[in-house]
Amino acid sequence: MALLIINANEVVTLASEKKEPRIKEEMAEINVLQDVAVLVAEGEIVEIAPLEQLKSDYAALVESAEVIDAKGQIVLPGFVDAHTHLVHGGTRENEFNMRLNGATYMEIMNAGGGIHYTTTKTREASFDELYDKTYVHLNTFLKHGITTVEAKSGYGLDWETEYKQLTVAKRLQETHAIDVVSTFMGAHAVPKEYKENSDKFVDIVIEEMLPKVAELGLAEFNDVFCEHGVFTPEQSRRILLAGKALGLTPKIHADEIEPYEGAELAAEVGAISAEHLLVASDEGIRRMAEAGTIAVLLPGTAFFLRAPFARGRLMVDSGVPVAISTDFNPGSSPTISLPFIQNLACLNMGMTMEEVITATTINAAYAINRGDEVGSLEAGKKADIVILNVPNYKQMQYFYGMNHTHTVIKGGQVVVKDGVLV
Ligand SMILES: N=CN[C@@H](CCC(=O)O)C(=O)O
Ligand SMILES: [Fe+3]
Ligand SMILES: [Zn+2]
Repeated sequence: MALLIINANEVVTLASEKKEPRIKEEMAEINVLQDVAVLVAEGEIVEIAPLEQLKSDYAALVESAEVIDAKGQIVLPGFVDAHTHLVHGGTRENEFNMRLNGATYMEIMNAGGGIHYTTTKTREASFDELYDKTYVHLNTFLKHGITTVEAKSGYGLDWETEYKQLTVAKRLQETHAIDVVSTFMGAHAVPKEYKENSDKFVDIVIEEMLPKVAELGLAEFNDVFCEHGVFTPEQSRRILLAGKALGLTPKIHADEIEPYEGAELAAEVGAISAEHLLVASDEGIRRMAEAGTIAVLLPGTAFFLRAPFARGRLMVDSGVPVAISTDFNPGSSPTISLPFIQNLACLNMGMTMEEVITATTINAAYAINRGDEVGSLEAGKKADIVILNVPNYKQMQYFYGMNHTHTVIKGGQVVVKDGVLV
């Protein structure tokens, strides 16, 4: 079935000659069109052009198309969330209250809570329990205009549970409208069993888990939490290079809580992205720009942990391609509201409205190797489209803390209408 979106106030296409992540002033070039319609067929974007032109160039298709009237609204590419810890058991509201009473995130984790608590809950949950819970979360992502989501494992820290998380994500990729892109993160924490011998656990990740992930095709990326008291840069390097040799593209949780030369390591190992970067060094930022490493910034985490925000402005100005994501997880960022995360990026990382749109569409798509398929509205790309109930893109940020999503089209199918799942 063909679709025809007419009467939109603005169509923000993000189209460009450049088939790479956008940097510097390119990040502000979002390409806002007026007086155009969007024609979709067979799951793809056919053309974006004035309605009269579409009528003459594609008469039969336009004739047969279901018409979506976007009067007073704006049209954008479906948003891409490039960093989530999607599949997990339990919730951690008690730890949030502990933090409000003065405990820090790392204190809670070192005392056996934090990631360890979620690991216990994830180990205890059955495949079906995790699947059902995550399915509901994916519905919420869709209702916030997100059409592609990355999902990290890392709450198993043993093969059985990592496998369970990855296969839940795989099954959801098959059954849920959203596209789910998997990252293996066996090295998310040193499990309690290996507290005194983290190198042994690193060996297990490298020798036992990574080869199985690669062999079974359970993930495209391999991530590690490089942080003081978690995995050292040396351990992280070993894990990332071992994955790379097996065809898993490196990603890294870098410089989140204390500086640890994580950004530098990302550039060195040819990671597709370094994520968090709250306290990344000037030198690390310079090397990421040189290597073309994408910065996946997660302002919700800084907000929720009451930590300093990543230096997004400096990164953009330095030529680092910047993406922005939710980091949805039960500990440091329990939100699915990418719209609110966009607001935070504008208000606390010095990024402009236009840069933030680029960071949550095309650059986020590139951060998970989907830049050729989604992230912009261009003929031949997948018809992942969101229609927002605002008359211009600036109001997305101005009316903050709100979800403006009205219609979501995923692969040419309307999946959300009037804010409600169809
Ligand atoms: N920093 C490590 N991992 C997550 C938090 C995980 C958790 O607290 O459960 C993050 O990206 O912030
Ligand atoms: Fe899917
Ligand atoms: Zn994370």
